[in-house]
Amino acid sequence: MTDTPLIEAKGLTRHYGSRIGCTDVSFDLFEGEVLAIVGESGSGKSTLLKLLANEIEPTRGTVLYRLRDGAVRDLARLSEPERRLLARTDWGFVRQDARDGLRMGVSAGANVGERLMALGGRHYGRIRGTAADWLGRVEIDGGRIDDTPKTFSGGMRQRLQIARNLVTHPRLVFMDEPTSGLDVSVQARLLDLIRGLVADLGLAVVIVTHDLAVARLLSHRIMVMKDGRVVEAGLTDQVLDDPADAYTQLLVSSVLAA
Ligand SMILES: Nc1ncnc2c1ncn2[C@@H]1O[C@H](COP(=O)(O)OP(=O)(O)OP(=O)(O)O)[C@@H](O)[C@H]1O
Repeated sequence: MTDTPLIEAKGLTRHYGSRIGCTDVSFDLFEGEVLAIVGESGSGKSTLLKLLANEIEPTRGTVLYRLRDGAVRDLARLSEPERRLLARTDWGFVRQDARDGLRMGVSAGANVGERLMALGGRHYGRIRGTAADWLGRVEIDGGRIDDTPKTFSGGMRQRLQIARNLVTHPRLVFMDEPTSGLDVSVQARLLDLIRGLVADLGLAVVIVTHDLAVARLLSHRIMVMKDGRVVEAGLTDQVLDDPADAYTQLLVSSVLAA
């Protein structure tokens, strides 16, 4: 552990032509910390996540990232190979739609093993063994290892995405609405699994969700966004139990009333 943040976002702003994606977002994220970004549709959550994951470029502002060797780098100044290596080794990205995060036409085992091969793994037996182990960790029956995700339920697909992302032991995982669109009971099981793995592996996570219950269950800290801006940020329990901002109050009370 170190006092230097893993991520330091400063004045992050992204415009899409004349439309504002997000404006002037600054925060630190430390190793092992889970940060939830919440807010209504169109508030800029996904834009912010893509900026942090270096998938789109900021109009203004910077993201500093601390590498494993302790060096702090501006993401905008990484070379393309450095960027790719980071995405493969240090980061994971669990997408809302599993079809964007998995290869639907190849087996579950290959979906997990592929990430190891990308890191230079060549021993087929060992890769398959590790993939089988990870399928077990995300509660997918080992008998399904040769099946493609096309034959999986929504919950299984999300669990497979998680295995694919975590097999390389990233330090930071981005999650974009990982449980939305699933049945409530399936959601609860998935959240439980995510919570366990995040704690076991000491992962830092930035999770985008419109569901305050998900934020409550998983995150240490929360940022509430509205119209591209952060209107409130702090410890999750504190913000949700005693929101200071009028919009957060509305958000919290609308959930309680639902
Ligand atoms: N590729 C794009 N081109 C133009 N405008 C965009 C693009 N992506 C996002 N926006 C705009 O940026 C703003 C923020 O969108 P964003 O998708 O980040 O919000 P969100 O909070 O993630 O919404 P949702 O919960 O519906 O996914 C919106 O006004 C949206 O229309």
